[in-house]
Amino acid sequence: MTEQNQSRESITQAMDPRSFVQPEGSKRLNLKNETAGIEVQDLNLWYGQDHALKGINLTIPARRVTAFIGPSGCGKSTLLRCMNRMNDLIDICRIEGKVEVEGKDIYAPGVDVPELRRQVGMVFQKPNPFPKSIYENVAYGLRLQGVKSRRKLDEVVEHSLKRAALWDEVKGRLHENAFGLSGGQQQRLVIARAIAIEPEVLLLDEPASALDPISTAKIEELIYQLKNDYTIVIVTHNMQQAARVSDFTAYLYMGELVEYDDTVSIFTNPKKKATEDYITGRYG
Ligand SMILES: Nc1ncnc2c1ncn2[C@@H]1O[C@H](COP(=O)(O)OP(=O)(O)OP(=O)(O)O)[C@@H](O)[C@H]1O
Repeated sequence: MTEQNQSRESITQAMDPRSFVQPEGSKRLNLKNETAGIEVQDLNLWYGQDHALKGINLTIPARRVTAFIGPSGCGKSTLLRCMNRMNDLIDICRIEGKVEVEGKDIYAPGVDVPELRRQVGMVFQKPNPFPKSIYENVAYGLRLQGVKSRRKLDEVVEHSLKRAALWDEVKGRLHENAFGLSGGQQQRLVIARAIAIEPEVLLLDEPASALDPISTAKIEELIYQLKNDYTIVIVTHNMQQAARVSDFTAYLYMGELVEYDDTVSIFTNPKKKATEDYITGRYG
């Protein structure tokens, strides 16, 4: 074996997707037994002439973690943004098809979009706290809803920071500016802010890709803790992460949904060769 082949062999071994799935994640779930949280039907999306999502159909189970994986530009973030109508903000974007959240068509006329975004919270790659104190970041949504009771605000701020596994690190500095927190703490603060207004769904668009390994591990642990209470959809480039945190995985390629199944099946026994090539690093 040449040196080059040897190193290729060891890369393939290192990328063996079966090694990605952790024992606690290896309980196989069946999509057919799940309650639907989000239903996507015949979804097509165009940016101008560019057909970015092509006939997508999938059911995202409630109170599970679903990961979207696939090469850059395949439409993962676009599909995620369809679930709380963030694409409405893009002028050249046109959508056909149906997306239902908890049984309600979110593109039907008359839908209250701010209320939809309360119900379907979103966390981005780069933490985006407001230039306010830690406390006010978390209380923000409640204040918008008109909550004035200090006791209620205190209660929700503490509860949300605890749920986001940040309370112990910030309880002594709640009134300091959120920008003084580390990137990983800021990302957990943003998650606490989303949780404070009691969403049903959390959309996470590469939430850990700008973070160091320790902060990443904390976010992954947090996702694991939150999944009993929220329907979580995560876009990630990191396949080990998808395998570690998700119950179901969708592989997208060039705007199409290639394969969607429970995460153990996708990483250990994908049905399509294209999926296998991607997860084993042979794609491209
Ligand atoms: N605001 C936009 N205007 C025009 N085209 C866009 C816009 N956002 C995305 N696109 C295009 O739509 C396609 C899908 O992009 P999208 O960002 O959803 O892919 P992705 O899989 O999330 O990529 P990445 O992993 O690189 O973030 C790409 O061709 C991209 O260039």
